[in-house]
Amino acid sequence: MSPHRRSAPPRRPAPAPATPEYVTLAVGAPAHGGHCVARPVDDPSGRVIFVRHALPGETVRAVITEKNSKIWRADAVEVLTASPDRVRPLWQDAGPGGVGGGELSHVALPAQRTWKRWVLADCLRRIGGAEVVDAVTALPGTAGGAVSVEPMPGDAAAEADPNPRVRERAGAGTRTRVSLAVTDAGAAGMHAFRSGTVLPVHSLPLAVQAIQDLGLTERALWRKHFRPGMRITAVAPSDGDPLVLLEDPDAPGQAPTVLTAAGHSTGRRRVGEAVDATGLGLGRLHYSVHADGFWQAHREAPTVLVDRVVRAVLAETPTAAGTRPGDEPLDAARTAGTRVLELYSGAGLFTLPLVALTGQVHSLEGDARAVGDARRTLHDYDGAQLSVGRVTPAAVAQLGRFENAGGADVVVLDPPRRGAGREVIQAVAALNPSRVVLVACDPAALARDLGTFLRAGYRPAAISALDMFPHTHHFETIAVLERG
Ligand SMILES: C[S@@+](CC[C@H](N)C(=O)[O-])C[C@H]1O[C@@H](n2cnc3c(N)ncnc32)[C@H](O)[C@@H]1O
Repeated sequence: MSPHRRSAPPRRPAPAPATPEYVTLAVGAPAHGGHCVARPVDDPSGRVIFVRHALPGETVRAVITEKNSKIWRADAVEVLTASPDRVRPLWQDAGPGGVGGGELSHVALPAQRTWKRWVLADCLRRIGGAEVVDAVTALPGTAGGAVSVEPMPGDAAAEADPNPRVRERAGAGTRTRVSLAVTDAGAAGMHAFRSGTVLPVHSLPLAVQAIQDLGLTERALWRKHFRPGMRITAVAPSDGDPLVLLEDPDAPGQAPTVLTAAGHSTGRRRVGEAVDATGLGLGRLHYSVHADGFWQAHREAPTVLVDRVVRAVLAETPTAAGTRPGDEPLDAARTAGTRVLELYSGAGLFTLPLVALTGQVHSLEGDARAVGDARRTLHDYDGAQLSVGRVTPAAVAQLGRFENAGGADVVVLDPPRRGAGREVIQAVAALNPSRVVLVACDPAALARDLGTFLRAGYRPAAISALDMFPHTHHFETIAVLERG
């Protein structure tokens, strides 16, 4: 259950030793990627081993899973001294030797967020450097670049629930998109961590209930549709019934077969998504998106991100915190006329509220189908100029100019995992917008991109981080930058 549906195919790691090799490890700090830095207990100055399924401060017996000249990896298989933050994992399939996508499910949720805060601060320090740490530290409540990672609202409510069974499952049942593969034996499965091997999965606890109820992992109904190597996507839209999409590995490029929850073939290709934008004064927003196209996967993510990003773009005082109790909706009379350039705009999640409040947005997105979806959703808005194409310095320079007006006032970037990169950021800075809003799903890319913005004359004015992918090592950050 990776955060973004179109994740890269698993890399092929160096093979693990043929005979299992065990080590006893003293586990240190978390590192980016879902593991901790550990060293052999009998050789504290010895080689660093990146261990999964462990917690800082623990002593574990681990099996080596990968060895190459640079990196050794291991999975903890026995806990000799347990951390107080260790809990019973809620997803056995993602345990040692299992599938990727649930690598923190042995960690109590508050400690998962501490882990992520630590990783973010570490990335800012190691990759961004002292200049980035100083700039982030200058913001309130972020000493040493330690930005708190906030729970999503529903997960926070579940964590505070008086019922221990609800508390135990906090952060689970939140994914509206799930990507699976079919095993050689014809069952629903997922890739083993860093491997091309598909392992069967027996439950999908991170998925929303509507996807769990499909019974993809256990009902015979689905088996007759599955062929080894097929890719399965389960989608539970906020406006409508779930769908199951099957992609035949032998027919690349062919449209997937789409099935209803009852396993019947359907011609539906798109789903309806609704976003609550009442905090912005916009009521409920409605989108039409391809079922297998990119859409934010945590059930609350579209609403929370729209609220935070749109306020980040248009609030007078820079904020990455979204609508707070007592905040007025945005005043459309003031925001109208703000020129917004939006890069990596997907199916128009932010474009719709931004154009509703400003009247003019230029957007750029590489996926033609997503832009087609955005055009459908935004057909009533003349002020939205939605372009298909790669985000390049030339495209930024061209789209950043507004007819009879000048350059963009605000640029929004929501790039894929690798970040926007130096050349694109320099092209954004050359437009001289007064504000930039950067949404990042990878802390290493965020640190790199923040460094580039600093050198181009922009400083962070607000930052927030959200635990949009509980039980995995992933999280999302929103940074607001201002000129000077
Ligand atoms: C993290 S998603 C964000 C989409 C949208 N903001 C949302 O929240 O739904 C990143 C988007 O960037 C697009 N993308 C990735 N690389 C790109 C590139 N080089 N040029 C243009 N678009 C790209 C992807 O197709 C994807 O829609």
